[in-house]
Amino acid sequence: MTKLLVTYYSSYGHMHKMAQTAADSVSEMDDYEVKLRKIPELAAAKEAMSSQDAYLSAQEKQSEIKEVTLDDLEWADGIVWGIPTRFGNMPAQVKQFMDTAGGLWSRGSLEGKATGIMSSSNTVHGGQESTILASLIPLLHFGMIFVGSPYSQNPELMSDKLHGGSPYGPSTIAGSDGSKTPVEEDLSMAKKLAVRVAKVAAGLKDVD
Ligand SMILES: Cc1cc2nc3c(=O)[nH]c(=O)nc-3n(C[C@H](O)[C@H](O)[C@H](O)COP(=O)(O)O)c2cc1C
Repeated sequence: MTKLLVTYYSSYGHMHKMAQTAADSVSEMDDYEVKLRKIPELAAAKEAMSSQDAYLSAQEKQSEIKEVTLDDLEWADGIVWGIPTRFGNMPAQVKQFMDTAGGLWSRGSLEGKATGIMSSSNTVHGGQESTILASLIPLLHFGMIFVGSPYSQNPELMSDKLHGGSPYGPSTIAGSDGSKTPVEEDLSMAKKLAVRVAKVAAGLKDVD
């Protein structure tokens, strides 16, 4: 049994939708076990956004999803991350969680695990690609093996329609007011990344 963790942070539900779709796609496959986990909210962010209906509604929809722990990272053979853009980089929530993984880093516990990253931003050029690339840096420090979204498996990358996604990984455009939801192309790429990370994880199990 190969174990896949899909973990994400989502203020307004876009990454939640992409992560849920990614997790469901591998849940349907034989010989794979999947966990979907959210990255804990920070108290300051919760307070700052507590008057926003869109935030409160998105948090309510995620209330049944368990928070990720370091044990979940250790449990997994492969990890898919859902990381929305904050000024072209990862949110503090994700950085804070990754920064608690020093013990796993020092023991090499994450080395050799497959990993892929999904993202979202409000605008088309608001930093989806830079967020994925910047988020890869700590994952490489952990010794993880990066899995992207190649052109041959993702014809969406050559489409002229407006949607997210790059060879670095799936993404979605939330819109300047956050009201757009992930489109079919975004969800399709999310599914394929999760399947690819899961399959690479299965093949890498004995690699250091
Ligand atoms: C502090 C902050 C910084 C943000 N920075 C950017 C940005 O640089 N570019 C952009 O397009 N969107 C930016 N956004 C919008 C978020 O990326 C967007 O709300 C998020 O991708 C939606 O995903 P979610 O619904 O899963 O939270 C920012 C949002 C916040 C709260």
